[in-house]
Amino acid sequence: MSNQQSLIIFDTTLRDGEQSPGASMSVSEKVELALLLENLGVDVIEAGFAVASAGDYKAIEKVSEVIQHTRICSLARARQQDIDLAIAAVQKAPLQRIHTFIATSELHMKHKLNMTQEQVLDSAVSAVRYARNRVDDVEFSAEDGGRSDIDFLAQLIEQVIEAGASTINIPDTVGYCVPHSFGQFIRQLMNKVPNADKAIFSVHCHNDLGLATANSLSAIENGARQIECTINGLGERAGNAALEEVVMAVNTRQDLFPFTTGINPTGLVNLSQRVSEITGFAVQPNKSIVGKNAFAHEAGIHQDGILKNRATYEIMRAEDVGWKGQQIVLGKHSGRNAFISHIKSLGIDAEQQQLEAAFERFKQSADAGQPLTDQQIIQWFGRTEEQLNKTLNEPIAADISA
Ligand SMILES: CC(=O)SCCNC(=O)CCNC(=O)[C@H](O)C(C)(C)COP(=O)(O)OP(=O)(O)OC[C@H]1O[C@@H](n2cnc3c(N)ncnc32)[C@H](O)[C@@H]1OP(=O)(O)O
Ligand SMILES: CC(C)C(=O)C(=O)O
Repeated sequence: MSNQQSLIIFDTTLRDGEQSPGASMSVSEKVELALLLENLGVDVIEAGFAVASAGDYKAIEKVSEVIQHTRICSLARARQQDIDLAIAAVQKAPLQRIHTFIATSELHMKHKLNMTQEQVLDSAVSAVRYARNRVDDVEFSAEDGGRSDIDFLAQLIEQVIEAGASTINIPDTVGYCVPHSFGQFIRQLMNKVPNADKAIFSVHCHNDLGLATANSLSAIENGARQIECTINGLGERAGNAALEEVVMAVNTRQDLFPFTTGINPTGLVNLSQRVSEITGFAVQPNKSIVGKNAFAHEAGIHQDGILKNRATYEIMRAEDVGWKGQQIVLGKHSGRNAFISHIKSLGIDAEQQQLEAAFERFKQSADAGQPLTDQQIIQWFGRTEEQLNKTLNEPIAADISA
């Protein structure tokens, strides 16, 4: 766990993801997703918050029975009753973690918890010690950490590490932080905690300003070695850092983030689609990595570049994240090269003049907003589907995977 060259991917789709209004999952759905997450290679699955409901408890228990190689975690407030339930729920998991938390910002301590700094510090330390006396792996989160006083936070963290926490998570609970200063905050905090080297520092970023992934990456640059995230960025309010974004940013920019993760990215699209089907939360077409347009090209200049060399407009390979291949979609922005290449891919060998005429006709239809099918196009050339022996797409989209 303490290999500084690897990043720990902590998935909380089943806990924070489920806190998204309307995203509740049944026990069997959680088990199915947990199996997919294990297969994907995440290091920790936060399966739920045991005290939340009988159903959540049952789901954590069931996930703990089924998952053999991934650490299973339950959230717990800094209260013995929560921790006892969390421990009972993960009891059957071969690898267990208890994740206890309490808020550390002035705002939350004063107006939500009605507690002083001293009381919060005592609760945090007692909770960690209580949990650590019962399980080997305890994570502590300082809720609203990103808006907490850094000196108080450092003092508290020093003591919770002393009490046995081996992971210290600093959440940007309300998505208020911005990348540069959040990264600096993590670095300064680690420098202020004398026993920081005894724990893995982690972040859990929310997306209220659309910065959850950027903040997570900035934290990695500044010492964080665990990232808490969810599939599709599902989560409370605007969601959490999206697992697929964090992992692919690290994989794609190894020059900046020279770390490994255990994730097999070819499982990302399938998992994203299952999460979407189960929760009913559609994935927006332009969502990075897993949106249906993430590897689709309609613009002629881009299509021309892609056909000549994929690297011109693609920083990752669609196949590497689980798509069949990238798509050239023919539409009003397409150019001759993509159109003609598509005609040729259908098996049509025509004179240049005929191709030009077909291109003009295609462009007019596309401009008029009349979607064309391959069937129509092959008719222009006097061919039938049977003659070409091809399965034709509708609307026109060419899968040009290698
Ligand atoms: C930032 C996060 O995502 S934190 C996780 C948030 N997730 C959830 O809240 C989902 C699950 N929650 C629930 O099912 C319920 O809120 C429960 C079971 C946890 C608690 O339910 P209730 O006992 O009815 O309390 P309620 O939710 O109304 O209030 C929360 C209580 O916990 C206290 N509390 C909040 N956080 C903590 C903490 N980390 N440690 C100790 N106490 C805490 C609050 O001060 C409040 O105490 P009070 O009742 O003495 O005023
Ligand atoms: C409990 C913590 C990790 C959390 O979900 C948050 O602060 O957003």
